[in-house]
Amino acid sequence: MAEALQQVILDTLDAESSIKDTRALVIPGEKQPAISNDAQIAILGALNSLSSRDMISYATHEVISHAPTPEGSQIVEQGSNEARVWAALPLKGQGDPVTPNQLKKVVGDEVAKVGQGRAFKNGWIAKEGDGLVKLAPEIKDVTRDDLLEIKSSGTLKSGEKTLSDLRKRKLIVQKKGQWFSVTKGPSFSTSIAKPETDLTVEMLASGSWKTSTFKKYNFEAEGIPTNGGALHPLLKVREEIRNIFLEMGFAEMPTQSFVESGFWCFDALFVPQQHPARDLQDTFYLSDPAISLPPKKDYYDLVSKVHEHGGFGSTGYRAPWVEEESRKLLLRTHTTASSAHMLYKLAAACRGEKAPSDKGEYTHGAASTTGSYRGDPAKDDGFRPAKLFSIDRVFRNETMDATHLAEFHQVEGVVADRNLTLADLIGFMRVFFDKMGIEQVRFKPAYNPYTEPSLEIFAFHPMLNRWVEVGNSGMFRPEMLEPMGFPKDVRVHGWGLSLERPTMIRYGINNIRTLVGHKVSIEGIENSPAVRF
Ligand SMILES: N[C@@H](Cc1ccccc1)C(=O)O
Repeated sequence: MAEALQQVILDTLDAESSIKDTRALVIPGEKQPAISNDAQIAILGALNSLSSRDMISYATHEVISHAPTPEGSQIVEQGSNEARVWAALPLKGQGDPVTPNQLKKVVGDEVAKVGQGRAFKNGWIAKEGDGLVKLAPEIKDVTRDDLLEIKSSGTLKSGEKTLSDLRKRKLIVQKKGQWFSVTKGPSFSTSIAKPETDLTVEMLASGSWKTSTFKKYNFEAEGIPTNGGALHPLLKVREEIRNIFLEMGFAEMPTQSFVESGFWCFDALFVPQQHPARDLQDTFYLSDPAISLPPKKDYYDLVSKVHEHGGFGSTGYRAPWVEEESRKLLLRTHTTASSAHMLYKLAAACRGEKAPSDKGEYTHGAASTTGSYRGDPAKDDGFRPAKLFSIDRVFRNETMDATHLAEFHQVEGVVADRNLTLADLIGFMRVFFDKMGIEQVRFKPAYNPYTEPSLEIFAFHPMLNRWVEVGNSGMFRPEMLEPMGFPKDVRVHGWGLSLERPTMIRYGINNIRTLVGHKVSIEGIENSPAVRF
């Protein structure tokens, strides 16, 4: 077929010296000229093959053509709705009128509904008693005739108005099409000699290579795409942020426990037991098992006491403490739950327990939990400064929309040292965000139950030309740190941001579902460029 088509093109060129419009060609095996898009695509294949051998050259022309929709095609086959209604009725005076219900049974609900209106309007049918009869003994089904003409020619001679009418009725669609004009090329001939693809020993020996034609190299051909794994954009951005933390001397905290207790997610952080964040509407609670093992008693007692009655210079919340609330298992709502675990470990030596060794404690990097004390050894209270970070998943019972999911990733940095100030926190964040390529940041006072003071972080978004919130931060409260055993002069500050927000900004994505979930395009993931901050 492909060769027969090439032959038709060559023969036509030979007879007429050029082909002005390939839509006039008749493809072998067809009766009609090659008007349809599919036919022109087949012709294009033949033209490419011939032009690669310089036998012809061609130019491409674009046209807008029309084709029936599935509904339109049905009308081509069965007639328009109004014609089908008309056909189902007896001629006035020649039989019993058909009731609307009978009509529905014959032609179907949809056809009866749509067709009646038009048939009335055309004056084809009329009411008689409770039923319907046809007035006209003959009709001309214009819609069907028009669709037939469009199907075979791609357009209508009667013009644009009817075309746009049919488009509005969703009976036809517009399609972009192509056709071609063809002229002879430098190697034109009416016989298709199959070009040689290889130079063989035999050709050299017989000398036939001198007269053979060889297939040209196709330098435009693309190689076969290679299959391979690809990192998700979130993982690429995570790696970049991880590198920023590591080069700033932070160690990565282990964060594999998605399930936490109310105690570690909230109580240890001095989040009141009545806080709305702990509500069912905001937090996913586990049903099986629903209750965690108890935390260490001495620490638990200190935490419950500071909540209910105060201590460490605080008046506490003065609200009843409910152990059950503390023991509930839940999906962690923030990675600060992991930070609380790590800070409690960091304070071990201050409590007179054995300090954890750096070995195996961190996923990446090392923190100075076990370094020696640089001051007067007699005053060593066991505290060692630490810079810690984590990037992992958290869960919130959110209504999902274009920018919110029930699970996302948090990036969190925590710094513990003696006598840190708010200026140190701001300084750290400025360096951190600067390394992420966010040069302009602003801070706004905010409220967190576990930090005082707290700051929201805003970054200037040059594309959106406005300030957007990028994170939250603060200095952890003594009500949280002192029950853990930290000396009074130790300050711990932290900041958190989502991983999704910078990733979406970086990749110019404005719907989170493009990035996460079942609507993600694998191809989009594979083709997403690398990120360098
Ligand atoms: N946990 C906070 C972020 C944060 C971390 C550390 C200190 C202060 C705030 C959040 O979920 O938004």
